[in-house]
Amino acid sequence: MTDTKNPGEKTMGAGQGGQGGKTLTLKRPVEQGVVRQSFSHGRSKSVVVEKVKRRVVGPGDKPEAHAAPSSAPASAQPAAPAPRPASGPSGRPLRTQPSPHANLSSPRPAPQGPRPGGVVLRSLTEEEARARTAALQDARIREAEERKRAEEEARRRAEREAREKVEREAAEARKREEDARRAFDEEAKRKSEQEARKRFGEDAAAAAASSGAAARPANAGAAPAATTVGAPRVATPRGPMDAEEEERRPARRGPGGAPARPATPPQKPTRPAGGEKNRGRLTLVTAQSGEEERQRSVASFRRRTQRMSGHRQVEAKEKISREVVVPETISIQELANRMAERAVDVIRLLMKQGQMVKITDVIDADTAQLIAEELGHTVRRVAESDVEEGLFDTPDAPEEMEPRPPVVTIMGHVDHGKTSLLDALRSANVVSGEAGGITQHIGAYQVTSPLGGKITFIDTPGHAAFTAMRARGAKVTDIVVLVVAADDGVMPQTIEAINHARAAKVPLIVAINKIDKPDAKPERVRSELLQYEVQVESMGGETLEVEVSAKAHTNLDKLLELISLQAELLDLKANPDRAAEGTVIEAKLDRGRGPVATVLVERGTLHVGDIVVAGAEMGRVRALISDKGSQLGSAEPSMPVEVLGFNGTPEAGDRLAVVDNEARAREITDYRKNQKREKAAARSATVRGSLEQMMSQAKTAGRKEFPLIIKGDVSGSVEAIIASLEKLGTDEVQARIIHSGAGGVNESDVTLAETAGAAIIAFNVRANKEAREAAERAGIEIRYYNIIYDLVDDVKAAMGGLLAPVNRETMLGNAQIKEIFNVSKVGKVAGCIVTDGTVERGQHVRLIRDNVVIHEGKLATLNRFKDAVNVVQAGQECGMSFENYQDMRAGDVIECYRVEVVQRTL
Ligand SMILES: Nc1nc2c(ncn2[C@@H]2O[C@H](COP(=O)(O)OP(=O)(O)OP(=O)(O)O)[C@@H](O)[C@H]2O)c(=O)[nH]1
Repeated sequence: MTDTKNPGEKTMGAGQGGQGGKTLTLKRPVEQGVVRQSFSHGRSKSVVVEKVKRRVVGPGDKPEAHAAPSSAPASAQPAAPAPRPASGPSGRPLRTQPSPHANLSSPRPAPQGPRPGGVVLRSLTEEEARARTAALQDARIREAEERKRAEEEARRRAEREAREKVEREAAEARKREEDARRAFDEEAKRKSEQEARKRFGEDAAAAAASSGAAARPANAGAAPAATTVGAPRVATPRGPMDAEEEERRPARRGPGGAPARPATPPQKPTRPAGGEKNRGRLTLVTAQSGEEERQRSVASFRRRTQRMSGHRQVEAKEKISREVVVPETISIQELANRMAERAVDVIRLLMKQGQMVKITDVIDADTAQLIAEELGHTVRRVAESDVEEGLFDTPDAPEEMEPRPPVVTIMGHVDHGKTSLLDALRSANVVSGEAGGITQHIGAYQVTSPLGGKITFIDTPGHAAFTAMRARGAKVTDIVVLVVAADDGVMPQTIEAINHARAAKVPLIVAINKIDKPDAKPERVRSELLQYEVQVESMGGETLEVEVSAKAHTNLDKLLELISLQAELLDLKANPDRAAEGTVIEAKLDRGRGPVATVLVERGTLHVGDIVVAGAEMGRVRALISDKGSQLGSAEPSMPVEVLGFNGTPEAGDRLAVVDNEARAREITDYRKNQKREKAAARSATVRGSLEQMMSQAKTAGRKEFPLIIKGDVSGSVEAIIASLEKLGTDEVQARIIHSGAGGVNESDVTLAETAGAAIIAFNVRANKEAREAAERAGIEIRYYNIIYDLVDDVKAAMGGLLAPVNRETMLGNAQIKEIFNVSKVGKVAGCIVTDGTVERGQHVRLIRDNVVIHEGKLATLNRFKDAVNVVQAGQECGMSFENYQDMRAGDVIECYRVEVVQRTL
């Protein structure tokens, strides 16, 4: 009874002339299919379903609508199953109305007449008709529901089949992949074991060969798995999480689902013997692609090999032994740098030894040596002074040298006109058209030579300053101009100046000054100089000379020309393209600008922003100011400039150097400060210890010291004061300068004075309020001066007070003993005659016998003719008795003298 034709296809039965001669068969339109019923717990069952198409007649349908079914002969109709009595709306069974179910499963009974429907309808009562209509509607709804249900069922079945197919394929793919993975794991394990054996030197060649051979089949085996699993992976609508879940929990899959994995849990891949690291997270990609997994492993293996060989290189690097220069103290950072090690490693080592340090901490040389040796380096210990190594006087290549202006110092005897000459040269130069005009006193200045080029003059005349600078290692002067007054000739300080210049191997130019004076005798000066081995040109020598008048501005240009000529002979050169070096000519503490140092650049070029060191002070150059008062960006060799930016005031004569960084600057200044402190401590320390020291102590035991603190406006003047005061010293008393410096008197000066019992001398500076109050409290006197001579005189007087007073004898007269008398109650009395001078009562006497002093004492009584008198003149006779002395004899000479206690001065 099944029909494979489409429901819409019609087959006509025979005898239907009107239908084109086609065979007329009576077939029910049947739909047939297999429905898979699902039950709980995953059970399912296939059921064959047939569906018979039903004719639906609505209440509004015309009788013609029934024509087609009614055209089928009634005889051909199979026996329909007995119609189920239909229930009317009232619940009462309908008599002739076939049930809607009957309509579905079998055709309705054929009508008897040509319009059977009409007949039936006509025979129906109204109530029956209504019931019928309702039944028909009911049947239609049910039919629609049925159809829908069948369609739904078919769709679900198709989906399920598709899913089952996909699952089946996926399961197969997984199985293949699982096999491939297991094979690969086995391979990896074997490989790593071989690798481990190879690493430990066991049969390296054999292991390598087998490893290579083993890797190839693994690759080949994995390839098809990867290709087959590609398609289902795309088609499967599951998310990666599902797959992952599935991978992790295969046992949880229900029996209804296709078992994707074997019932037994998959064998866990064993780890390789070599302790191989985790080979990454299991993701969908890694789970499904054995190839990717394999590639990653190979890559990671390569990386690991590289890492291992890299470590070996690092180890080799660490073994580079360096010679580490270790000063007396060094910071952790610096030590690490010098060893080319990490500072953390140094800190770790120190921590192991129980020392908690920071990177900036400073350790001593012993500790530094321990660390360096621990890290496999050798150590070269150097003295602290080595921090200055390479700071100055590093040689320059000859081709880098360029001509530079000469630096000139003027020397001569007091009042021979040094200052006047300097002023004259400067002002004349300004008048002669120097751009800028106003010059300021910065301790040095430049003038333009008539021959072109510049000449630098150091404006601190006097050989004392010159020598003070030389004593500090500064050799700034190229040429010395020796000023000799034509009216005065060579004087002691002229000779000193000649000696100083000669010691410094600096050529002289003699300037015979004051030639405007009527009593000027320049020729005498020339010949006097010969005595001191200074042979001027006009006397056939080599020393340049010029007659000048500072007052009348005579021959000043000639002097400048001579200087230029001398400079040419000297061939003065310096490399301007290097870090600057120079010398501090003057330094002071300026109220507004802070510490200001006049620096003469000797080599290189000093720039604004450079980090400089001078003496125990450092700083970053904030500004450079020329002698004309203009701001400069840089200063070239032989140029005097005021340098602003120092942290403290350096001292005149300090050498200045530009350093690379602040750390280096600090290292140098710290070292120098230490040195300074040590020197000061050594100066004030009491001498003790060795025998020699004890002897020298005994020698100087009687020497008195006059402690002083000297503060001045500029370091040059302070130095001058110190030099003058040191000259005042004698074997008995000596000025001891506890502290000196440029700047005002501050509280710390007062504290120092209090502890040392020193006096404070302020030259051209004042004490601040705190210092004044502190001095008042401590009872310290601060003496202010603005003239050096007054200062020196006062100190001289004060120091004189420390000298022990002396007894000065004044001879009064002599007497000769003629006779000795014994007087009761008085004792022996000498009868004398005063031979010269006078004899006075109460004065000192000496008893001289045969030119030998046998007694010194005082006269007890002096009488003349029994009367006591005060004075006895020469030629008169008198009686004398001595205090506590009786052994006089006739013929002895009595010397009478007066003793005065006199306070000595220096
Ligand atoms: N007639 C005359 N007098 C001069 C000349 N040069 C300097 N004087 C005078 O000499 C005196 C001393 O001059 P200074 O320039 O102070 O001499 P100085 O060598 O610097 O003296 P100190 O600073 O004390 O060492 C002053 O009174 C000047 O006026 C000159 O060329 N002719």
